[in-house]
Amino acid sequence: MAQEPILTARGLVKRYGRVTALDHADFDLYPGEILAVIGDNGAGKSSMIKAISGAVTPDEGEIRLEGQPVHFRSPMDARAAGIETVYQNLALSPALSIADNMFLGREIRKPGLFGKLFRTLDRSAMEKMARSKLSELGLMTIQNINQAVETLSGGQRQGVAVARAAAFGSKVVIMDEPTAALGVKESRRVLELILDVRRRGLPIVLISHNMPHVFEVADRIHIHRLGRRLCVINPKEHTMSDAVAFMTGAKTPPGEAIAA
Ligand SMILES: Nc1ncnc2c1ncn2[C@@H]1O[C@H](COP(=O)(O)OP(=O)(O)OP(=O)(O)O)[C@@H](O)[C@H]1O
Repeated sequence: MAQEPILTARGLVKRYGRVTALDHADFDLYPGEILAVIGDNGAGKSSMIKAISGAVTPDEGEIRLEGQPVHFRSPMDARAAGIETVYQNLALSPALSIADNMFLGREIRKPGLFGKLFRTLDRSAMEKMARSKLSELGLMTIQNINQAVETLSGGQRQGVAVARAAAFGSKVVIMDEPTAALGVKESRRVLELILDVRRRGLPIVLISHNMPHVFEVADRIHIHRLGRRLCVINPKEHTMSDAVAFMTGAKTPPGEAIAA
C-alpha cells in the first residue's frame, strides 16, 4: 500500500495475571479504509481495540497515530487525539435526549460570562449541531432531537452512537460489534452508515463476528489469532470459509497475507 498508515501498533502485549490477551500484536489502519478485525472468541480483539482506544494500557509495545507515538491513559486521551470508539454496549444514556447524548462529556457552554461562570449549556447550539450531524448521515428519520434515547429503536440508537463518533472522531472511528444486537433492517441501516462515514473520508475499524457483514463492507480484513495479528486478507481474494479457516487454524494463510 503506497500511503502511510494513520494508526499503527507494534508488539502490543497485555497480560491479565496468567492470561496473555495480547502477545506482540501488530495493527495497521490506512486512511479512508474500512478495516475489519475478526478472530475467534478470546483471540484478543477487544484487548487490542481497548489498547488503541485508551481503555487499557498495554504492558509493552508502541502505538502511533499519524506517525507520532501516543500513550493513551484513558479513552478521553484517545478521544482528544481524534479516535472515537462505539462500544458494543453503546454507552448512551437512555433517559437523556438524542442531542444530550451526542454531547455527553463535551457539552457546549454559552459564550460569555454565563457559560464560563455558571457553565450554562448552549442548548440551541447543541441541538443545531446534533441535527446537522444526524442529517449529514441520513439519520433524520428521527423526528425530534429532544426525544429520549430509550424511546428509539435499536438501529436508531446505534445510529446516534455512530453519528456521535463520526461527528467527533476527527481521525479514526472504531466500532465494536455495531450490528450484533440488531435485526436485519436495522443492521442494514448501520452498514450503510458505516459506508457513509467512509465516504466522508474517515477510516473505520470494524470488529465483528458477522462474516457476511464483514465481507460486504471491509476493504481489508485483519485476522487475529492467539493474541496477535495472524494475517490481513483482501475480501475480494478470499472466501468467508477461507477467513474462518485461517481464524481457527484449520488453514494456513498465504505468505503475502502474513507479510501484509
Ligand atoms: N479484564 C480481564 N481480566 C482477565 N482476563 C481478561 C480480561 N480481558 C480479557 N481477558 C482475557 O484475555 C483474552 C482475550 O480476550 P479479548 O476479550 O481481548 O478477546 P476477543 O477476541 O475480543 O474475544 P470475544 O470475541 O469473545 O469478545 C481472553 O482469554 C480473556 O479471557
